[in-house]
Amino acid sequence: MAASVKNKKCLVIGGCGFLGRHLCEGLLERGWTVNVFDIRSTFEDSRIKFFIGDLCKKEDLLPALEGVYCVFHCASPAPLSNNKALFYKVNYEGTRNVIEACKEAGVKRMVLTSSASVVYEGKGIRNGREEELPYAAKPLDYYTETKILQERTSLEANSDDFYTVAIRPHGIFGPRDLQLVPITVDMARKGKTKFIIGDGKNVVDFTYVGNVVHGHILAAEHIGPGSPANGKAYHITNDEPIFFWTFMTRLLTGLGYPAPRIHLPYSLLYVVALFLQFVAWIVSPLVIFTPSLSPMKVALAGTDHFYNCENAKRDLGYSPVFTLDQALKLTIESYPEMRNPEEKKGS
Ligand SMILES: NC(=O)C1=CN([C@@H]2O[C@H](COP(=O)(O)OP(=O)(O)OC[C@H]3O[C@@H](n4cnc5c(N)ncnc54)[C@H](O)[C@@H]3O)[C@@H](O)[C@H]2O)C=CC1
Ligand SMILES: CC(C)CCC[C@@H](C)[C@H]1CC[C@H]2C3=C(CC[C@]12C)[C@@]1(C)CCC(=O)[C@@H](C)[C@@H]1CC3
Repeated sequence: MAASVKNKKCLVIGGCGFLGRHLCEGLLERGWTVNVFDIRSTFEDSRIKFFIGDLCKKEDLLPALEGVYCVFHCASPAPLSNNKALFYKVNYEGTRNVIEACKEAGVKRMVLTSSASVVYEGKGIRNGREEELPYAAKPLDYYTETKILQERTSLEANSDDFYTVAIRPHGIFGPRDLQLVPITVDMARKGKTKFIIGDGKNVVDFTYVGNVVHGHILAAEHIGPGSPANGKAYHITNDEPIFFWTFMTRLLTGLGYPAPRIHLPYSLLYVVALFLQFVAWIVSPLVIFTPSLSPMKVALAGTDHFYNCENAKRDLGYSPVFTLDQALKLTIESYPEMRNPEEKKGS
């Protein structure tokens, strides 16, 4: 049964990010008192108390944790940045620090934003259930490797004195997204979205940010004494698996760019991505460069990866609030600056 949280205070670690800011807005709407902890400042809101600091430093965290009922930990370095040292420092060591600081401050609940990628290693996943999918034995990138460590550490910390739960979203998109839409538009403006990787029939989940927020808040309201959610991980999706390239086509054409149409062999692209990764590793002592074509991106664009969220429906009372049609419309409308400038000239 969901606990009453009217006027309960929470701390959103990573609250100045894409998901974090939407989470703050959702929590405020639900009557929570919201503190934000982040290493940077990206917005102002008179209803929120902001604490600027590094989650790797306990002395920075402790003042932000005073009187907090629940921590939402959704901080991470940018998933596609490929900075191994930073990923380990923030996602693994930093999360251990968050847990220690929570316990020292007497905080009783933590909702971790994990990732569906923790079980993904480039092989197809179709309607994957949490209890059937082990952590990836060979993660495709450092981000995934450290998200596994982060989730495992967080769930192992669960106890009757400190309830934890992990939310595994997949492919979050929506207004103010910093990755999916901007990267896709950047590729389109460089003429790199003519191509379809593979046969174009791989089925995936994309999750609207409003649904991810809803899942997080339900998780916070449900963990506690005797809850089946304590110490568990939950897939939170839009519950509408879609062909990856249909989603990309709808996003691109919705923003005035042409649809991808030339098929390229998946295995060829994957080998090219592996070669580029090897070259980047060889030259890394001299120069750091991150190839735009990575094995992870190629695998995500060319294989099935969609997940079952029945457990979240059963234990958290989750169901998507926004459909994919509504989500794509809201997202496309929120990015006038991302529209194809050539489209206006042609109209
Ligand atoms: N964007 C996506 O498609 C998905 C994201 N996720 C997870 O959702 C969470 C949020 O992701 P986004 O909002 O997309 O990322 P984001 O980069 O927009 O937000 C992350 C926030 O964490 C903060 N942060 C990073 N290092 C910090 C540190 N040392 N101390 C304090 N704050 C720090 C950043 O300043 C940023 O504001 C992450 O944990 C990510 O792994 C999971 C699945 C999909
Ligand atoms: C036309 C182009 C091939 C489009 C490229 C789109 C990509 C930039 C995105 C498609 C799937 C996205 C994705 C993530 C980042 C952006 C994409 C690769 C994540 C890796 C972000 C972090 C996570 O936790 C994963 C679950 C996401 C998986 C999907």
